[in-house]
Amino acid sequence: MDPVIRLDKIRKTYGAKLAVDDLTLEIGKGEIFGIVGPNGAGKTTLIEIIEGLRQADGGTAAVLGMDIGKEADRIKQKIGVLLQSTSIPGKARVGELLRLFSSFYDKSADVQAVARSFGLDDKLDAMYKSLSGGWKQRVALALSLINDPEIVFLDEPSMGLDPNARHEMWQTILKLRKEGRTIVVTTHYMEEAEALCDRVAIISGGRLIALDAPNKLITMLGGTKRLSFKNPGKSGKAAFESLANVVGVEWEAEIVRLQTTDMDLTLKHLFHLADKEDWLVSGLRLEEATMNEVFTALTQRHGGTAV
Ligand SMILES: Nc1ncnc2c1ncn2[C@@H]1O[C@H](COP(=O)(O)OP(=O)(O)OP(=O)(O)O)[C@@H](O)[C@H]1O
Repeated sequence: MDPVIRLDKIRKTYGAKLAVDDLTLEIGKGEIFGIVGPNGAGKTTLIEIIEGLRQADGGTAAVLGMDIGKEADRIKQKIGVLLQSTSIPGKARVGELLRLFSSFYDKSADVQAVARSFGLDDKLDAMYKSLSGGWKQRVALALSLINDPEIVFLDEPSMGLDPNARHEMWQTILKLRKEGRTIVVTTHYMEEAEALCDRVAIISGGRLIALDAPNKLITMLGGTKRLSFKNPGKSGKAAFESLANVVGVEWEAEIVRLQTTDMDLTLKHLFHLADKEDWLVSGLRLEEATMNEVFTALTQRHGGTAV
């Protein structure tokens, strides 16, 4: 990994409240890196320390090799930050906003090209506050890219978006990675973290409690894969209980649900049983564990609340 962000024992207190507790991690170039955690876990504080918007009380951090304490202005030229829609002047027109934001930077992307890539050509004369939530978020994202940043920070990018707009946002974020940028994203949507992120840091009470690829976190938690199928009415409950790797059987007249620690092996043995006892596996549904379960299990274990 070629780290573009290095945090070493970052600490932040607000009065008696410890918001970020000696947090150490590295984020690699070209990663989509997720930061998740319950409300009040310290995500925004952490991300704003990296962006140079808040000062840490302890520890060191470097962004693109520059020290956040000493070179905050140089860092700001190289990063993009998604602003909350309330921080964008509502009466400004979209074209004006793009030009204004581009004037803040030494190096700026081509304003027309950015507008075009976000489908904003027809909206340049529209007042920001007149746009729908989805379009406002597109404008905010376009503004965060106006300096052609190497790292983009997206704090809850799909909050309040409908499912279509959210998927569109995901496509855009994936495109940013293809362009070679590093993306740091916070989210309360675990399916978003699972679908998008190369690695996810789970933070609770200001501490890093897990850090890995979503599928590795899911595997690490283990044991929660389920499959269900129509009750064939032939093999008895005991036959299912003795299938390879089955750790639980829910038995109903209509449906059988099996919990397994190894889906592939259990499926193989299930089909073998069906063949032997001459019935067909029908209505088969497989349920893998998800990031939601990982989040709930880990944050509850660490005394956080699930969101
Ligand atoms: N400016 C501030 N002054 C005092 N306390 C603060 C301040 N900003 C944050 N906090 C506190 O620090 C803790 C971490 O807050 P932070 O906003 O970083 O968490 P978060 O993980 O981003 O939460 P959320 O998911 O709710 O946005 C919380 O207990 C919060 O109340």
